[in-house]
Amino acid sequence: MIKVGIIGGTGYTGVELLRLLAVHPQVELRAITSRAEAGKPVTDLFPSLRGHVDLAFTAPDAAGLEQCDVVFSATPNGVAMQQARELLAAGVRLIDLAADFRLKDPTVWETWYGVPHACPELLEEAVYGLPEVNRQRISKARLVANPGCYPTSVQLGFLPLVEAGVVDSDHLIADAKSGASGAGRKAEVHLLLGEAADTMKAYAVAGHRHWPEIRQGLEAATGKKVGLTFVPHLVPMIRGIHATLYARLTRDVDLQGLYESRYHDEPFVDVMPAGTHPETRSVRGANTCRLAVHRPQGADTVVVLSVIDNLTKGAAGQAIQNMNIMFGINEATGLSQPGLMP
Ligand SMILES: NC(=O)C1=CN([C@@H]2O[C@H](COP(=O)(O)OP(=O)(O)OC[C@H]3O[C@@H](n4cnc5c(N)ncnc54)[C@H](OP(=O)(O)O)[C@@H]3O)[C@@H](O)[C@H]2O)C=CC1
Ligand SMILES: CC(=O)N[C@@H](CCC(=O)OP(=O)(O)O)C(=O)O
Repeated sequence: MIKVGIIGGTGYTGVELLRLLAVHPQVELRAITSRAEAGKPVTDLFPSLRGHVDLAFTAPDAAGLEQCDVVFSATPNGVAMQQARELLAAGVRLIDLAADFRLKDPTVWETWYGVPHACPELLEEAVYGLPEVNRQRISKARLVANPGCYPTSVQLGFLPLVEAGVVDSDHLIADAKSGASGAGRKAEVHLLLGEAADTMKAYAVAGHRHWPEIRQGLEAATGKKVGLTFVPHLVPMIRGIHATLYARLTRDVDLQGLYESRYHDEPFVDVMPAGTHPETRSVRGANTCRLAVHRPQGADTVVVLSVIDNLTKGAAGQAIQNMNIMFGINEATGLSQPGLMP
């Protein structure tokens, strides 16, 4: 059994990790931390886990995390980098759901996250945890940087096009919509029912911190600079991301064949039939990215539709997929749930 600890067990990605890990056949949950709820049974906060999780929250420094085989850090940006050295030195493997180890350049990190990086020497070693790109490196990693939610949906959507070099990669456009759980469980005015329901708006148009992360991934795939316009929106739903991606074709290509062959062996990327329209509820609670590719009016613009659940393939599910790869077990173990419709 893999001994697992979770730092940040009261947040939305924390409870999603618990939902999935509680029924994972090869996992023993050892510790779940919270500073605010230390001492309280997990099921007091999350009755959905009654009968599945028999632990109480523990303060992070009393949780015995160094006894675990792997720790998931489901904490705000900037927390995991304070603890990474110590955990790795104790022989624990670390999967960070935040952004601390995603960007390779510490100056880019500081520009977008506003604080100097606490352990830049680990950035080189950290493996970006997008299995569809880095599976081999993840299998040997001590430290995995789990991708952001928008970057997962946008990169999986664009990768077949930029890898094949069939689009103008100077002018990629990603128009993405997220449900409110993408912002986490903390109390914020713009997430109140009266502010976020029955309305929709774009935000961070001038620059969102996922922009450098997406560019870094696409540039690694193409080996050259990529031009990207990325516009996120908050929409009145709880879970889900819908990314609509646009690129100009530079060559005629069988788009459906390209996507089907790129993702043929991928357990968690589903290429839908040509001309279809995936919807977020089809992946709700599932570790799946569902894609469809279009070429409207047969013109030279390709439109890719990419949907994920931000908490599952966009965070906790993908983190567990990474854990499965790191520990050499079937990658799909514990992750076979279909989406929850309606
Ligand atoms: N929500 C989403 O869809 C996605 C989130 N992410 C990333 O995953 C991480 C977690 O997100 P999410 O679950 O939404 O966040 P939440 O705000 O919902 O939860 C954060 C958790 O971290 C704990 N925490 C906060 N500060 C500290 C600290 N200094 N030390 C230890 N624990 C701390 C909190 O509990 P307590 O204060 O009691 O300790 C809480 O359990 C974030 O970095 C987020 O950016 C990534 C992809 C998608
Ligand atoms: C709707 C909403 O607010 N979404 C969040 C996504 C945050 C996230 O999950 O990303 P990181 O892991 O990189 O912090 C946002 O735009 O900030």
